[in-house]
Amino acid sequence: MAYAQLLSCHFNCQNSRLSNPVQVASEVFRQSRGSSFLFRNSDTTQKNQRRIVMNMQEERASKAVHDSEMRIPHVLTVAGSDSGAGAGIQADLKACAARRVYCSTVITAVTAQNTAGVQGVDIVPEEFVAEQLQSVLSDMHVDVVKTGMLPSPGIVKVLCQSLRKFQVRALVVDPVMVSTSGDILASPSVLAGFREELLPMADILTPNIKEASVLLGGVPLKSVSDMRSASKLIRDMGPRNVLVKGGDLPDSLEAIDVFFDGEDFFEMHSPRVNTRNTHGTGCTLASCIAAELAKGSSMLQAVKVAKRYIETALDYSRDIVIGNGSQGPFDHFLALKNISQSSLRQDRFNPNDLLLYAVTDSGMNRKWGRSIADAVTAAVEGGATIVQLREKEAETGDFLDAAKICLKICRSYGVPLLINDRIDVALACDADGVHVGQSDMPARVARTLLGPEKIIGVSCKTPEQAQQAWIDGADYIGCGGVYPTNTKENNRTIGLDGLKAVCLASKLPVVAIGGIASSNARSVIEIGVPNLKGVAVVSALFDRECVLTETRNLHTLLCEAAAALTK
Ligand SMILES: Nc1ncnc2c1ncn2[C@@H]1O[C@H](COP(=O)(O)OP(=O)(O)O)[C@@H](O)[C@H]1O
Ligand SMILES: Cc1ncc(COP(=O)(O)O)c(N)n1
Ligand SMILES: [Mg+2]
Repeated sequence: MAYAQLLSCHFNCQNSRLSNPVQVASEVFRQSRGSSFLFRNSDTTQKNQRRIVMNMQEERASKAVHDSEMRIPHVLTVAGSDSGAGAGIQADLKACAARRVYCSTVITAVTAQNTAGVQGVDIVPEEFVAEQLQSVLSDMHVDVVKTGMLPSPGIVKVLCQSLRKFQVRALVVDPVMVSTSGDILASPSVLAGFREELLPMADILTPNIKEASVLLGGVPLKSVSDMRSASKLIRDMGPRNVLVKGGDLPDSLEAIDVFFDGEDFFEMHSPRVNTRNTHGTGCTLASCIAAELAKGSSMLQAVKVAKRYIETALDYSRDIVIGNGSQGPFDHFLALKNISQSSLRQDRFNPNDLLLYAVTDSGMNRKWGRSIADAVTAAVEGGATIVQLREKEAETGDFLDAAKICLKICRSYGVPLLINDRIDVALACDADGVHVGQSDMPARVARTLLGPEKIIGVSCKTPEQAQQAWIDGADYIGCGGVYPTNTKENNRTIGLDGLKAVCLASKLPVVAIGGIASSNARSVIEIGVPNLKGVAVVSALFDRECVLTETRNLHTLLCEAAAALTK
């Protein structure tokens, strides 16, 4: 079995939630064995030969699994050193470490720099930049390259040569030209190299307003609408995606960045944090995007996580004092101050987890005489891929106790647990996230309270609400009631058409809810919109005699319906 096949079957195992390495290895063996059945020999020698081949395959499979299990995501930053350690290489190292990604470094310049500005720049000779690139790329498996200060045309050239020689998964280019303090970090002569060689290789380019203006020959950018036009024009220079950063947009109460992927524009809004500590935000944002890409995120998701990380870090560090100048650094390791088990998980949210979304109901548990622990255990054992704890009547203390018990159960199965509505309960037990309705705590506020790592879902009935959910930083949408239901009073039914309209209005993954059971789940999945990822159910699992059997049956049905769509 080819190495690529082994990796792909390892990937399939990961997708199918076999998170335990032993399970993964045995699944790889099972799949790799499949290919050895091609031998149709009967005599003993041939049987022995087959055994030897199978042993070799198992050894190779085991090594492939071991290597890919042990390899951690890796970003190489090609940038300048900042002696004050707020920006440049130092910011990149801190950002990657905070995002739990390995970071190697190729240094292009050494700057004498502090919170007052840049006092000196010493450019590393291009031959030595080339030597550093060769050392790292010839030895280490780099997933993503991120570039910052590229101070001379010769350095741009040797970088492009290395990128052609050693292919990586993605290239993030932060076209550093002027520091926040106004000091020049790259001579205008690098622009030709950018345009001709580097930008066409970039998966994303992240200019700030001044840099976007320089790239466009000096056109001033004064508004979000100017940023949109600029992102489109800059994309024509070759990068697959463009993020024009609006940290320095004058007179704005928000920090707005504009993302353009060649088809759609996305405005990334966050409140402008009132702080002097913004030195290094650009470098950190680009490194964080690179780190998320290295972990396997899509570009849009990587940008959203990075933006949220900056916002949270700036807010956390707004009052820290380092240096006497006007531009202070911020604290990248905010997460370590509140380290939690869930923030150490490799993937905070996988949209495929929405496939079979079990929502608990205390009334139904009472009716059938089962504890919340029994109900949740049966659901996850039966194949529920995510669980939401919904306790509308419970006292806070009881809710928290139930949440802690359910969290333990869900963690042991590797299934995320969300809390309905109660951000305080989610924080207190360190659940994986929350689900909020339109009249609950707004998603934007929930995000500020929960930080960038937690999962946030929002109930939406209309395309407008779906768009708002995305702007507010939600991770998924719960859309319904698709069919009439007894679980929720006065809940307008939107039907399959309403569901489709919401799905089409958003890039967020969607889970359908409301009156869904084995009898109609297939018709829901069959609307065939790519971002409809699954169904959420209450009565169909919990208002039944055997939760385990019902969950198993519905899980099988959903897997079949989803597989039929991809054929
Ligand atoms: N005061 C602030 N509050 C919130 N976000 C900010 C603030 N300043 C910058 N940002 C964000 O930091 C990132 C870097 O932006 P910017 O400062 O424009 O780039 P650069 O550091 O390259 O000049 C962007 O996502 C921007 O929106
Ligand atoms: C070595 C180096 N690289 C990049 C920047 C830009 O960072 P910022 O725009 O936040 O000042 C910098 N000041 N120094
Ligand atoms: Mg800045």
